[in-house]
Amino acid sequence: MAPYLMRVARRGTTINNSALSHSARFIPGALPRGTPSTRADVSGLAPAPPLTATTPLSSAAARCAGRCFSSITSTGKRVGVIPVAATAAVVMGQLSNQSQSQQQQQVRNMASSSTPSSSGRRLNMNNINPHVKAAKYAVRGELAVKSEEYRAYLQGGMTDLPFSEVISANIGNPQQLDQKPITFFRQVLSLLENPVLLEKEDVLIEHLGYKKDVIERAKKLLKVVGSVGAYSASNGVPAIRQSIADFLERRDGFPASQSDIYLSAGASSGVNTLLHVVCQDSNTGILVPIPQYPLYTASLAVLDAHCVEYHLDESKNWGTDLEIIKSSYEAAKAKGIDVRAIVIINPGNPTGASLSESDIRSVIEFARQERLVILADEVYQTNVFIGEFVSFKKVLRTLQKERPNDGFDQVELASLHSVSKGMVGECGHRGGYFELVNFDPDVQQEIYKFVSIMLCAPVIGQCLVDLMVNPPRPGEESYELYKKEYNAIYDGLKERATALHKAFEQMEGVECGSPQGSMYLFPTINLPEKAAEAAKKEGRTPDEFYCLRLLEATGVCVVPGSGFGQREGSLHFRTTFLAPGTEWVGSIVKFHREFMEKYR
Ligand SMILES: Cc1ncc(COP(=O)(O)O)c(C=O)c1O
Repeated sequence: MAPYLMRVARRGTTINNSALSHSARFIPGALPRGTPSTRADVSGLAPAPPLTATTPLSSAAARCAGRCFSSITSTGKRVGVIPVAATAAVVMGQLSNQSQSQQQQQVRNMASSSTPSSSGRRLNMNNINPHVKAAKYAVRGELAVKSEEYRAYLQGGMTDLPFSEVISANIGNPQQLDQKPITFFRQVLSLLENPVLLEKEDVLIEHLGYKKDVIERAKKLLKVVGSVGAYSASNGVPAIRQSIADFLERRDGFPASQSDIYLSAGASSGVNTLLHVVCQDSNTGILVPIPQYPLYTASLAVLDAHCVEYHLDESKNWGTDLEIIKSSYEAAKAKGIDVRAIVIINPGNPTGASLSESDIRSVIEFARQERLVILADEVYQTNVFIGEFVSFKKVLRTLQKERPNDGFDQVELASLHSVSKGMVGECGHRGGYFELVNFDPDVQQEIYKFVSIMLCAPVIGQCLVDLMVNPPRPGEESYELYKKEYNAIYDGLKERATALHKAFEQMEGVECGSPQGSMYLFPTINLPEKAAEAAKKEGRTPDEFYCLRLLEATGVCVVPGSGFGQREGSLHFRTTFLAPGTEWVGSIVKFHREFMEKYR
């Protein structure tokens, strides 16, 4: 089918024809006969040997050697098997040494041939969309699956593991760990969910400690939302978009328009929307920082577009180096890739690094010269310990003002924010938004259409966005408590980051820059040669091997650096610093010492 191309005058953005037509561009084929049907096959890993219904996990774990995909109930019984193929995609994702373009080619080859299915079901691993199979998402990969099994096993009362608790340091999920929801937010949400409570204001105030401003805020939101159980406008409740625009204006000192704001189900759905529209076909390339949050590589894999990697500079505490970006860009261009956007994660995940204003200026200048759309992922904008957060919008508008005739008004910027991170930490509520700056109105119409296909972002999440951008102000009744809770969360995160960093500093072969922001540390680990050999025997990368042994020994779940991308020859892991207490940090230190001794 010939692609329908819609060239947008002046800005040079060509948008995805499938997003325009509502039809899927890609028709999946099937694997050629003899092609390994699961990533486990490719990697040479066999499925876990069958366990008996009562096999305890400790012995199972030894037998499975980290490849245990069984489901274990709260009573510690194995009840089924998570299909190897499903988890194996993740396994292989972490193991593969192929470049992304080699993998993409392999997937295209798989897609272009077809083999009839021999199974009774219409769908099997050989005929579903191969781009979905190609996507990797280590943050919720094999180690996370295994850690959940351990958790269920412990909850079932079993005591034969070397740890009594699982610490999920693999994902920035604040309330799964210790972070308490901010009272003001939850009180307002409770009234939105159950407006009948507003008929008993005296009970709310006298018995439940609700303040009057909570009640007022709930009433105000209900007035504009109607019911949180109803769909809203596709791009979000207009009054909430106005609230966000006001916040952006206060934050950046430049006007913002509610018509350029799109509420989303977390930032992830915003990224999904934007990438769908930006990616025209499989020749599209998007510059993505490495290491990165794997949402970007995974989404580009699903869209069958090129991820053009640019490395962050670890020697400069993971700084963004324009020369490196330029050389990646030129190399991709030389291969004929249509590079049309650059992703910046600021502050970074997994690195925590914030871009300085001058770095942001350089990136915008480069985007102007090369006509690149900027996708600024700013979900960690309040998680900053070193330096300060400066938004791309503010710098872009400043450049437009300083140099009005230099074409900055043609630089397209989409910036994203979310209720998931920061001191809000309400990732389960799936609230977020993106703002479009300097986009062609026709393209914006298509973006509107795209979001409308999913109807709207969760309305309760939209309300939470409103509360995040418009929290209690000084003088309002809820302000003191809000500020106290907010500061306690911020200080707690900083303290934990510092304590963890201090522990890393004591560990042999571990190097880690000072905590800068976001929710993670991303230390380098220099492992002995023998550990690398042992990893190879298991068909694993050394960082994956290390993280797996750490989980098995301590119950602490972290993510191998290979899940985020790392320079060849370097090894890392990512851990959040959200978990409370110091015991788990001590257990990492002890494990590391023993690991180094064992493989020295
Ligand atoms: C950099 C970055 N962007 C986006 C997201 C997705 O956040 P949300 O929960 O808002 O979808 C995350 C989640 O960890 C993230 O780290």
